[in-house]
Amino acid sequence: MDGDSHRAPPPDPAAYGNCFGCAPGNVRGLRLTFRHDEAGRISTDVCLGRDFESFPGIIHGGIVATVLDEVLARASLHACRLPSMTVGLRLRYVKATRTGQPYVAIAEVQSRDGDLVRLTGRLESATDGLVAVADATFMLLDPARMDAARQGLPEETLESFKRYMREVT
Ligand SMILES: CC(C)(COP(=O)(O)OP(=O)(O)OC[C@H]1O[C@@H](n2cnc3c(N)ncnc32)[C@H](O)[C@@H]1OP(=O)(O)O)[C@@H](O)C(=O)NCCC(=O)NCCSC(=O)Cc1ccccc1
Repeated sequence: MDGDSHRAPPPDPAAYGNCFGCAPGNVRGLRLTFRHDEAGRISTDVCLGRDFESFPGIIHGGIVATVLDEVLARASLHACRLPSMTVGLRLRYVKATRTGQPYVAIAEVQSRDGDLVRLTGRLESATDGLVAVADATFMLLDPARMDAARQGLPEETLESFKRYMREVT
């Protein structure tokens, strides 16, 4: 990944576990960091190199989806103060996302209906304008649902959720 300016490590890196999107210790991950504005929008700067290509010079669509999923997850957490999981994600790839170019991904909550949170996100740059837009549904994980979500998963998952909550809310 190119560009390091937005990668200040969080106070407790362990809180992010090994998350592909945001864990500072995952050297193969995106190591995204986030900021928020007064309106509750969350954004992250991203500039990806050729390891993330599909066609030469073009970022793989799955990676674009990952960047948006990650910023959407953070927007849900920031607004609702509960961890959540993606249960729906729809993308429109408007233009190719290019390697070595700086972009910003921005997400915001549109509505909440019980445990379901609807959000929108976009990826854009000063030179290319809008390159991708996302509509997403996240499900908030109360303790019971968290238990359901981690069925069959290692014990460390719950601990990781707890650390993550402490760190990012
Ligand atoms: C545990 C749960 C989320 C929910 O299971 P349960 O508790 O059994 O709940 P149930 O399925 O019963 O649904 C309840 C109600 O909700 C409804 N409904 C559901 N979906 C939709 C919809 N799309 N649209 C509309 N409605 C929907 C459903 O019909 C039902 O309605 P009903 O009550 O019948 O009227 C399970 O689906 C799961 O594990 N999914 C895998 C998730 C996963 O792996 N995600 C990827 C990893 S996370 C990630 O990467 C992001 C991240 C990054 C970084 C950091 C943090 C996060």
